[in-house]
Amino acid sequence: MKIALFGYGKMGRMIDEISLERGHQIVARIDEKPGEIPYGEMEVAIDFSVPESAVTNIKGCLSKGVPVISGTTGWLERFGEVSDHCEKVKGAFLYASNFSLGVNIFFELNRILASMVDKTGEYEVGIDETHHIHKLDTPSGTAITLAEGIIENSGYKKWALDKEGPETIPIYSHREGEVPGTHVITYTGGVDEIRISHEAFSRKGFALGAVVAAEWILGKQGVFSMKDVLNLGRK
Ligand SMILES: NC(=O)C1=CN([C@@H]2O[C@H](COP(=O)(O)OP(=O)(O)OC[C@H]3O[C@@H](n4cnc5c(N)ncnc54)[C@H](O)[C@@H]3O)[C@@H](O)[C@H]2O)C=CC1
Ligand SMILES: O=C(O)C1=N[C@H](C(=O)O)C[C@H](O)C1
Repeated sequence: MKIALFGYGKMGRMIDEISLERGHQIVARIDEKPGEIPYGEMEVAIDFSVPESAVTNIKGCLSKGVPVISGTTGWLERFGEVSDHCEKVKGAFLYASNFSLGVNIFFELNRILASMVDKTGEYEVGIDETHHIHKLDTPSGTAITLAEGIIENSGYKKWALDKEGPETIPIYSHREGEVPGTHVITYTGGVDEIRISHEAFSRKGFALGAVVAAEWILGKQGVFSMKDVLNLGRK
């Protein structure tokens, strides 16, 4: 598969390595100040860049008929615009706030736990996320997806950075050293506490998931998520 990388930072470099291990070819490594982009040479584009450039990069590829995998976080207020564009040009687009298999299992577990706990009315939820000091966006995209999963399965109505009120999920963001990504969901009650967590040991899981998604999207049309790629349904 001929892959173009948009964003050649920490993730772009890791995806490069894993793509080559899986027998793919990198036909473009596009970073800041892209210049001429060789759309004709690429079969699929993978964007792990910066919030300000993600929409331009994604729409540019879709307009040229190139399917796009996007992992960049911090631009999601424009998700509707991008998916409308994808439908309009009959393209293929997949976004995930987190591509790792473990986090996608964690997303499902979070939804089930939220709906069970909600029935008791005994616990208050909080989300903690810890990442490296270079991260540009707060809170993490993964924490937002987790909060959305709780909102869809409980009486919570929205999320906010820090504590706001009974219908708001507080997200506490921590930036420490080189932490690849840790997410903890805590339900605190009067007599006990329930906690689930996911800790990435490196960026390898994110990168592998993005390459698997790129392999999966070839030949497809539409707007997809990792749920379409991974078969995580319950029996
Ligand atoms: N969905 C997921 O599983 C994951 C998502 N991420 C997200 O991916 C993004 C990138 O993360 P990192 O690689 O750690 O950041 P990074 O800062 O190491 O790399 C970003 C790169 O984008 C480049 N860039 C700037 N303007 C650009 C443009 N116009 N076109 C293309 N590239 C441009 C920068 O020069 C930099 O090299 C972040 O938004 C991060 O939150 C990170 C890890 C996993
Ligand atoms: O910036 C990162 O590093 C990460 N970003 C993603 C996010 O915002 O959730 C995914 C992962 O946690 C690492």
